[in-house]
Amino acid sequence: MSPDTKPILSVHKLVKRFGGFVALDGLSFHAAPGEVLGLVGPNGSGKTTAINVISGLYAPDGGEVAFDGASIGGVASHKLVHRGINRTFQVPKPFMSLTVRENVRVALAYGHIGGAPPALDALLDEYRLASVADRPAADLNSAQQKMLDLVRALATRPRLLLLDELAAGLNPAELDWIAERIKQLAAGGMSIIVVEHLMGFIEHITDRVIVLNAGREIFEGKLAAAVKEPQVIEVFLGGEHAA
Ligand SMILES: Nc1ncnc2c1ncn2[C@@H]1O[C@H](COP(=O)(O)OP(=O)(O)OP(=O)(O)O)[C@@H](O)[C@H]1O
Repeated sequence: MSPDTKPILSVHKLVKRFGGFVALDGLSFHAAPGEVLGLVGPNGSGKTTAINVISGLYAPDGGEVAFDGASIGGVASHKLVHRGINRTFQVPKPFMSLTVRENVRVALAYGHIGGAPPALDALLDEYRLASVADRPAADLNSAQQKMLDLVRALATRPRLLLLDELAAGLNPAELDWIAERIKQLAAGGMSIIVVEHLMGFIEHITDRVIVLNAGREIFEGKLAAAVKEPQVIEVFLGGEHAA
């Protein structure tokens, strides 16, 4: 982020507990408009929990989340959608009995207040769902369900988009294609946070990564630099590769 770019999202000393277990233990980071930021780390390091707190699914137990200069910690998801934050899920949850088109129509009606809504057919076309537009969501394969989940989020016109393992299960050609789409969205000014295990994909699309371990950031910077950090190697690759 250049010094004159104000972050659209600031996370400061965020804490989330589940009973006695501390899933986020003072996590801090920021994201700028137009930036693709990767959240990476081993299983259970708190990546999805961070997305769940930022998107309003969980209230934080401590710390601050600020979006566009306003504190949003504990604000419900549906209100955050209106303010311009939306997300996808590891396991998409469309309205299964509604058609693809109907699912997107609901999201269009529900979206961020302000700005012209995107054209439904153009969105379906762009994300390769036009041929299944009138089929129930339940009929879609897993890659198509992921695209519907993404389109549903995009239909609400987010300024901050949180992608939770969108790439998992996509084939190499689909990965290249969706990587280009994500980069184009960011080039249009959207801030995008990507949780992903596929490091090639992360390297290709992100400007920066935050590496998490046990609910804390242990590295912030380029992925190429992260993979040379002994602490990152230790936690991320299981220790046996550490110098
Ligand atoms: N609702 C919940 N109730 C209890 N524990 C939870 C809950 N959600 C997450 N956790 C725990 O918090 C920790 C962090 O989970 P989280 O899903 O955020 O990790 P992650 O980094 O996204 O992992 P993965 O890469 O496997 O998706 C894990 O130990 C998980 O079991």
